[in-house]
Amino acid sequence: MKNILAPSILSADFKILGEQLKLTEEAGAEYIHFDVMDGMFVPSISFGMPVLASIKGATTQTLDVHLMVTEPIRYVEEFVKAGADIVTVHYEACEDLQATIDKIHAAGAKVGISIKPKTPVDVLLPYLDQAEMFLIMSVEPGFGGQAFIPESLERISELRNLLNEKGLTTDIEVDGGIYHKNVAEVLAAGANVMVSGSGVFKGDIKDNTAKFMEILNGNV
Ligand SMILES: O=C(CO)[C@@H](O)[C@H](O)COP(=O)(O)O
Ligand SMILES: [Fe+2]
Repeated sequence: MKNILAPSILSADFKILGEQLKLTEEAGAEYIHFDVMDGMFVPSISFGMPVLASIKGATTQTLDVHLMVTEPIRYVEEFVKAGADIVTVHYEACEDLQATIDKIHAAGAKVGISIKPKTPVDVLLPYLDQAEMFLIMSVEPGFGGQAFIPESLERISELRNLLNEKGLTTDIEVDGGIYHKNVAEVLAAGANVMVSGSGVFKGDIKDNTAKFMEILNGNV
């Protein structure tokens, strides 16, 4: 499993988004995390397919699309067409998660399955061998800049153990409140894909990204 940084553009400056993506790419961030909020599954509304399609042309980074959307099955094909490489849906948002997983795979993208902080990890048991990534939310979804919920560390370890028991090396992504100061413990708990919005885009983007990469590459 590779350790990967996924900067969340929710905290980026949209008038110079292309330049900011380049800075993260040059400093080693392999993914771009794209938070879609529908105003129903979460209180906020963010951005959708046209913005994704425009980002697709601006970077070669993997587009990691986090759908905080009720019944995301309705939009899977459109997001893949707009450039999504990974489509992550919420367990809590899908009436038929199996059909949603199948639709993402049929559209040609990788599947991510996410759970909110209060959802028990074992709801994922029936799906362990069906996703390329699991996303443990370490804040309540809906906004950037929130504080990391410490209990998330145990949840990450629990999921990593469940995957290990099945001989699976699936990616575990963690999202919310990740900064230089706590990323090492998130890594040690068993996650390997780190989302960070404020930790990357607030301040010097290139330095912030480079410092994350040093920690993720084990050089600190
Ligand atoms: O999905 C979400 C929030 O719902 C995230 O991707 C945030 O955008 C992460 O932001 P920071 O906590 O790193 O500022
Ligand atoms: Fe996210």
